[in-house]
Amino acid sequence: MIRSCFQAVRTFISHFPVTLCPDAVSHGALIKSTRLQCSGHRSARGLSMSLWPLSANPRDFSLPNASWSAEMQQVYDHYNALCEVKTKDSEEKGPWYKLPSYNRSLKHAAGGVYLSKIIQSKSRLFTRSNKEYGAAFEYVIFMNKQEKKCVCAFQSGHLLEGPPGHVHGGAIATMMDTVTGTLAGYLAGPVMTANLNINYRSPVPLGSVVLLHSALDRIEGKKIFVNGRVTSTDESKLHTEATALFISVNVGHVFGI
Ligand SMILES: CCCCCCCC(=O)SCCNC(=O)CCNC(=O)[C@H](O)C(C)(C)COP(=O)(O)OP(=O)(O)OC[C@H]1O[C@@H](n2cnc3c(N)ncnc32)[C@H](O)[C@@H]1OP(=O)(O)O
Repeated sequence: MIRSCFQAVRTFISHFPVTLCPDAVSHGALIKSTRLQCSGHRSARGLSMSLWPLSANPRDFSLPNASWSAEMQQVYDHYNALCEVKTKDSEEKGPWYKLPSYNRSLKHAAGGVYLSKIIQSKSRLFTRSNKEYGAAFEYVIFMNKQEKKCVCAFQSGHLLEGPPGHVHGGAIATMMDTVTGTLAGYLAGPVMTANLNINYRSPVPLGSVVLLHSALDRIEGKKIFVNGRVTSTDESKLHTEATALFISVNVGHVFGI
């Protein structure tokens, strides 16, 4: 029991924190690539590199690729510039931090009790489960810890169609859950979504680039209240509004142990 708990925690720390608690990322290559991308290099919070059990070079899905439109690249460049270290005399860092994004989450989740080992080994983070560039969820999240908010540039791929020529509402909800949940997890550690309330105001054209904005409303004990909005990149058009409640959980709850 103790050993399986340890294994579960180790796997959780190694994979989930990338989105839920990026401060905890300790992988050397990740830190290195993060430094290259953005000045917001985070401390390892006491975790050692040996905790990383998988590939030495996991793919960061949130880096620019050939499928990105000029608009997507522009938004990325804008926020990435706000991350850069202003190196003159001081090592002043920008307020924004680009989160890396990987496609593995948990290998030893409670669902594994019911699922075959093949399914366990093939499990992937939903939003990063399609490796084809540009086919589904292309996105990058920038976090502003000082202001307790984040922004996500999201380019929808052809697999996300709902109404003809527009993005499926479930795909928008998925992104909303991801972005608001990432913020809640970044600020409060491991969390799960208890409630996600969405108002769809105007359809999102398939293939377009939109921004998802999320900000902390308040924290009450275990409860983290977060809001979210989807807008056009110039923020002139509102597509979606949301509120979300996340509950802080201990690692054992996530694993069902
Ligand atoms: C990759 C990065 C993306 C991250 C985002 C993606 C996250 C997800 O999608 S998670 C998957 C979807 N969510 C789930 O499966 C969660 C299923 N639900 C659960 O596991 C539990 O109900 C859980 C963890 C939410 C809460 O359980 P538990 O810790 O026992 O909380 P509990 O003690 O009952 O309630 C705590 C407080 O929250 C409140 N609360 C709990 N659920 C709700 C709810 N749905 N609505 C309103 N309030 C709620 C309770 O009333 C209580 O309030 P108070 O302290 O004032 O009395």
